[in-house]
Amino acid sequence: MTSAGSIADDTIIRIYRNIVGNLDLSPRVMRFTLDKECDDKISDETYRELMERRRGRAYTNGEWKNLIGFSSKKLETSKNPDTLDVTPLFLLLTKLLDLRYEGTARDPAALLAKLRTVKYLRNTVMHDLHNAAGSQKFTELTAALVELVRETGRFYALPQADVDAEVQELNNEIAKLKIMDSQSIYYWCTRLEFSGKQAVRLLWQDKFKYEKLSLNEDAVQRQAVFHAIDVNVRETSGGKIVSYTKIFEARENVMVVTGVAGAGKTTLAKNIVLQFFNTQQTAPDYLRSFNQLIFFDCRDRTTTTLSDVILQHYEDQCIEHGKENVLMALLRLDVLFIIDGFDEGKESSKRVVNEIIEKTWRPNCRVLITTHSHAVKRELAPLLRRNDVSYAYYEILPLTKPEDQRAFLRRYEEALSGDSQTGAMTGSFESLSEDVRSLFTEPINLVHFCEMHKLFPKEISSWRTPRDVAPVKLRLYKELIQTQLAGSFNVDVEVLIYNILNVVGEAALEQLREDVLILTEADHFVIKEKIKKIKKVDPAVVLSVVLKENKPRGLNRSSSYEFRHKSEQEMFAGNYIVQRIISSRVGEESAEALNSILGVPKEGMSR
Ligand SMILES: Nc1ncnc2c1ncn2[C@@H]1O[C@H](COP(=O)(O)OP(=O)(O)OP(=O)(O)O)[C@@H](O)[C@H]1O
Repeated sequence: MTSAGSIADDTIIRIYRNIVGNLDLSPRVMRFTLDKECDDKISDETYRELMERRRGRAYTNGEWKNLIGFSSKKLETSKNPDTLDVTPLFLLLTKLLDLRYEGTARDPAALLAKLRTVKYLRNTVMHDLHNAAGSQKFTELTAALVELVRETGRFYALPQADVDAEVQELNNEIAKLKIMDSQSIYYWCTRLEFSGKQAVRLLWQDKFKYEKLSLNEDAVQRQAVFHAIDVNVRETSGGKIVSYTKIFEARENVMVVTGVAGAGKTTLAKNIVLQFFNTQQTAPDYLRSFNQLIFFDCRDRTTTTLSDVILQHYEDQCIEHGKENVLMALLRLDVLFIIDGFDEGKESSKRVVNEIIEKTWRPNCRVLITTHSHAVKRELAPLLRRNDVSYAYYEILPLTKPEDQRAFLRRYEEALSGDSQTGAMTGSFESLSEDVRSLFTEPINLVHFCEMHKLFPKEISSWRTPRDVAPVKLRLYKELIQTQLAGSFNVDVEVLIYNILNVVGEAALEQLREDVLILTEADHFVIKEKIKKIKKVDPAVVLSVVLKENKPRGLNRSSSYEFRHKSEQEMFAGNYIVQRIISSRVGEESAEALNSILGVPKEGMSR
């Protein structure tokens, strides 16, 4: 009888053979072919220069990137094939064969077919553990490699003895694979391929599975409410609009996704993680080419090096093989790094991002970064430029189409009410005027709508203009502030919120009077100090609820702040005026009170 241990051992050795076969033997044989093809290569010439010489003219950088894709940087700097893996080798050989033999009597079709089989086998094995754990693919691979050597011999008319010697050497290497070398990088790759994905799934799946709404204890299944967003492809293609899944079709290894606060950057990142690790279904097509996924949240202040990130993801493997070895192995597999909230990171997380960018130069590694757009020019683009990395740039689009807003709300409604779903929330939204609906184009606002509907459904039906939204929103803000401050004080909450809203409202009114929408860092500081005086309340928490921060583009420039929407600024100001009037003495004095509240001269007031 076979023990459980030996089943695992058998699987491990099959994976090991497939890994060594595809990551070591295939590149070796392809380098043998490349060596014959590059008989005219000058030793200190790069492969790009060689191709340009054969072509008779240089490529523009755009042409080069389009032609070579992910491997473009590698092939424009490499002068020998030692560090080239199957993907860049395949690309290089196909392009070289095209350039040299197109329109000649020598037809490289048979050679190209053998190369294609080797590349296909690499991807089949490296992208799917099921194939890697089987023995069939290794048998197919060894046969394909022998055929590639023999076809190389035929195409370049090599002496039979040279070809036989090459086949013999290959067979010797294959024979060695009956025993695993536990000190080899391929062994660590094998362990990662075998159990890495499962370890990372356990780390993230439960953490990301549910999304908690901001106001109450309601939680919804993140994947059930996910709205498949569209993104605008910036710069590279002049504003084409595509589904988020197309982000991965970029020719660059690094993809940057931007969006305003609440546009859904983090939600997108977390949904990609969940889709990758979904046990119910195989990964969607756009993620099939990845074997491992690493998620790094820049707000995480405790993880300060890439080694820490690796340890967090693969604790057991790191204990067994050492962090550095696990990282080295990981970078050989087809890995997707997701870096979330770049703009919200501090120095330590920027260092981690830098390390990731430095180490992911191989074409098999890709990096997706989410950030507010203001951080791109100021910090991210310089960081990528220093590492000589180009990137594709996407921007999450607001949900302006009624059918998108409807579909978005319907998912939340279903998730929140389960079987008792009545369509009331979606219906209530649809009955609003276009003007009012136009306040809800960011996902965060649509989620606020759900919360308002849940708490104050009747008020919503009375909304006629965007201004009517304010009072209900004000109540929502009160609840939000209360939730954010929960537990941090031991006083009358009503009074506390009343005081906070008065400080915020006074500032809102002052800015409106001056016809100013943007608060400077100094204005922000003044409000902060006033809130601080109210009680032991964290003013940053309060202000993060009512204001949005615009981080500056230039270096050494301070942030500015604004209310999330002008109608909300008016709402806070209006509330302040009303509260002052209510609290002032009625009768003769009230007009004076009003003019002093509004900060205008008495003579400027008309009854
Ligand atoms: N695509 C989406 N599908 C469903 N809900 C979404 C989507 N995008 C965002 N949301 C909702 O909007 C809320 C805010 O989104 P998220 O935190 O992802 O925005 P963000 O762009 O990362 O914001 P910030 O820049 O402020 O961190 C989420 O908690 C979620 O409730």
